[in-house]
Amino acid sequence: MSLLDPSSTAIAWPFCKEDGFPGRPNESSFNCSQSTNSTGFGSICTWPQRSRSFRCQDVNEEPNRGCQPRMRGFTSGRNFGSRDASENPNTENTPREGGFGSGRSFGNREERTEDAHSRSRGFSRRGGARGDFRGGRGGFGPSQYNENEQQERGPHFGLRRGMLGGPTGDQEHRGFGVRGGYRGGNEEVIAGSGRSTWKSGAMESGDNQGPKVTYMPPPPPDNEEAIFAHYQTGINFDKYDTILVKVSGLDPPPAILTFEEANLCQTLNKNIAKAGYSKLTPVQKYSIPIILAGRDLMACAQTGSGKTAAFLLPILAHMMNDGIAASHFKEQQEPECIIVAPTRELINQIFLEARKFAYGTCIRPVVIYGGTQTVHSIRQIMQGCNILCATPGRLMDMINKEKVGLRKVKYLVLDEADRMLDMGFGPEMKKLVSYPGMPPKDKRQTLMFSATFPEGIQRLAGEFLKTEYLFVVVGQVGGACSDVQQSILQVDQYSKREKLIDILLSIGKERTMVFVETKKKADFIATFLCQEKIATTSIHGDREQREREEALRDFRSGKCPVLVATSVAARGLDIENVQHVVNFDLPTTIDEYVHRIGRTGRCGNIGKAISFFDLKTDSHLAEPLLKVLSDAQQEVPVWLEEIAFSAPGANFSIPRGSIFASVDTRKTYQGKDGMNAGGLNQSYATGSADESWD
Ligand SMILES: Nc1ncnc2c1ncn2[C@@H]1O[C@H](COP(=O)(O)OP(=O)(O)OP(=O)(O)O)[C@@H](O)[C@H]1O
Repeated sequence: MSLLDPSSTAIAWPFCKEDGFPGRPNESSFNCSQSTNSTGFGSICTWPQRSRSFRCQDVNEEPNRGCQPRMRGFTSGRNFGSRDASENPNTENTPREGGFGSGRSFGNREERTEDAHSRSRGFSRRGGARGDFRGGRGGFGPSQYNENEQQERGPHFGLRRGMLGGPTGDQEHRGFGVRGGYRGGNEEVIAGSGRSTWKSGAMESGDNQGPKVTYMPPPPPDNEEAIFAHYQTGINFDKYDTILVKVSGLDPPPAILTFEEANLCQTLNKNIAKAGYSKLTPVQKYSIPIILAGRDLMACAQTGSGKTAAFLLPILAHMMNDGIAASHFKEQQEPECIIVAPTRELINQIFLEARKFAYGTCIRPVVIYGGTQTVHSIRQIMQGCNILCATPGRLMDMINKEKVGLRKVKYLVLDEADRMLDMGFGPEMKKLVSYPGMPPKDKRQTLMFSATFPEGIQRLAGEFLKTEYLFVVVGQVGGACSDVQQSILQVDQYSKREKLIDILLSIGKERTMVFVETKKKADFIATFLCQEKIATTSIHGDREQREREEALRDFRSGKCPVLVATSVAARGLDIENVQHVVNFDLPTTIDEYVHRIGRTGRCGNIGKAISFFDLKTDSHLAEPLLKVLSDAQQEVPVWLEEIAFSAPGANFSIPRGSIFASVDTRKTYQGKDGMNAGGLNQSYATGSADESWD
């Protein structure tokens, strides 16, 4: 549901307090429902009836600071919150960044980012942990609601929970604490690590206490036109040819230059043509033959450069060559390929790509992900499954329920592999590969793709891959796409909203993603923009899955040209015509920055990314930002250089613009870059090296 949808009746104002609290908004001072109607934007901001549910303690345990500005904020349009608060140093942290202050200010690590949430979940106890996690923030008890109650409450219930309930704490909505505990993060449900059995889906499925998830995603359109709908490659698509590619590992097969060289079957070739692909991207040129040769692969290529097809096409080709049998209805399915990705939207996108390329074959891809009815996932699987696209929690749930057997897995793909192997999902992935029935690594092909691959994660990844795996680097590990014009603006937290409005007004109706740090802030900023008459929707982990999907639809269709998002939307999402990314808050890591700005400038198209750099909170990013900017040949502000160079321990030993500052971390290859002894390393440039990114 978009925030501007007239059918939307309740919007979250999670920042006010219960009855009697001095900061509680009164309904006369908060009546944006009327004001928005009068502006023709529908009833977007109706104050919820149960105002006693608002508790600002949940936000930061600093009620006075938490509530004051919020109230002001919602009555004063653009100025809400910020002006008044800025004059009062004591309220510094609260209202400014959208009225609730940043996670930094609150000092609550779990609150700080959704990413952090998911990590916490990853290591937390199952069941209790989910509730506890949320409860830790809001002090919630177990759910009061069952599925029926949930349904009775109708669609707005979900919205209220997503938008108002959840972590902000609603005593009356305590049940959300439990659900939110597993749904509130930016990613899929993950079970606590350290348990020998998988029960991650129990809560989702309603096997245990807690409300069931009832959402059944609508089936995607299945007419040929919809299946093959695609956007045009951009003017810089041919520039891909100039990017240096490096392959390390023993005996890599030579790259291919055209689709024809891949010798794919006719149906696949037809599908490739219908998808509008006429030329390979560099990651495809190198990865396709490697996968076709049966090798394990870790591939790192910049955002939007076609990594999905780079693994899907050769896997499908293998399956076709092997004469794969059509998969029929069975209680337990044994897919030949499992693809995992960290977010629901991303895995759904991968599934749609798989469906496109498998069109007209007997290969049946299936997608399952959290936030949807478990029975729906089971039904999808039972109808037949060759390629299972899944988020980790739902996957493990299905395995645990014996709906998915692993015996026949030949291909295991970790998309956004660095994310899949970090603290959040790493333990789950380890369990997946050691789960009874899963073929050991020498009996399956394991493929990992991402735009970023921190060295520590590379080492971990080695445990999942055969020792002689190949490592393909297109451009630089973790490099930003040079088709994104990056600007860094020094903006303090008090001026961010005003700056954002200026930018959005100057942008007009061009599609823009605005990234913020927390789920609450996403709601707040989205609402703020709606009040400013900018058609906006939001996506984050506290929204119902239905709402998340609707938000994406509204954004894709242009109904809401602005999407406010947390890091849940940072990775992988491929949305046509996203011309701008605004980092309202910079992420904590440079890798996240690279993924976020990669939502624009995809597939040879150009895009712009503007990031607000707050001297107080973002200085630690100065040095890595400087490197990312200069490597992508972007203008570096002098002030940023100064901060970067003055940072304690600043290290600029790596020359700016150097290629392959970080590559294959395997000891065997360290220090031997450029050597080609025994075929250990090969450096390739698909165009002249002089034209490279360097
Ligand atoms: N060879 C090609 N020709 C034309 N379009 C392509 C080609 N390869 C991929 N694309 C399109 O480019 C877009 C980006 O591809 P994809 O989503 O696979 O990028 P990615 O490298 O996985 O990005 P990210 O790192 O953000 O996940 C998609 O719309 C895809 O259909």
